[in-house]
Amino acid sequence: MNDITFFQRFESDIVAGRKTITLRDASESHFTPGQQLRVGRYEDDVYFCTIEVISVAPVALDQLTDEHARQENMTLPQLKEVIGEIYPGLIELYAIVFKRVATA
Ligand SMILES: CC(=O)Nc1cc[nH]c(=O)n1
Repeated sequence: MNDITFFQRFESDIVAGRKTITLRDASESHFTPGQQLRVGRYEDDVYFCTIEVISVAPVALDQLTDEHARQENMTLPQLKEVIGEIYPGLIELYAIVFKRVATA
């Protein structure tokens, strides 16, 4: 059983350590620093790595910075477009910073 899922298109960046943050809605804001999460692909729930949560903090869409984008391995305009597609109309997000600790 996985604890969190990511779209398959993010898998290679997460495994390579290029993506070290995820922006989620309130339903996934309950993770706590130090927690280790089994990560699966959203499309088929296949496990592909384990991450450790470093921090969880609220962030508004208009507070996103180039640093958030760098941690997502995107530009800031790309990041805002992606978040708008995943969470249309959502303003209040949660930034979950993580490190990969194991791969499948
Ligand atoms: C499945 C899913 O919601 N995936 C997300 C959502 C936001 N950010 C992200 O990296 N992955």
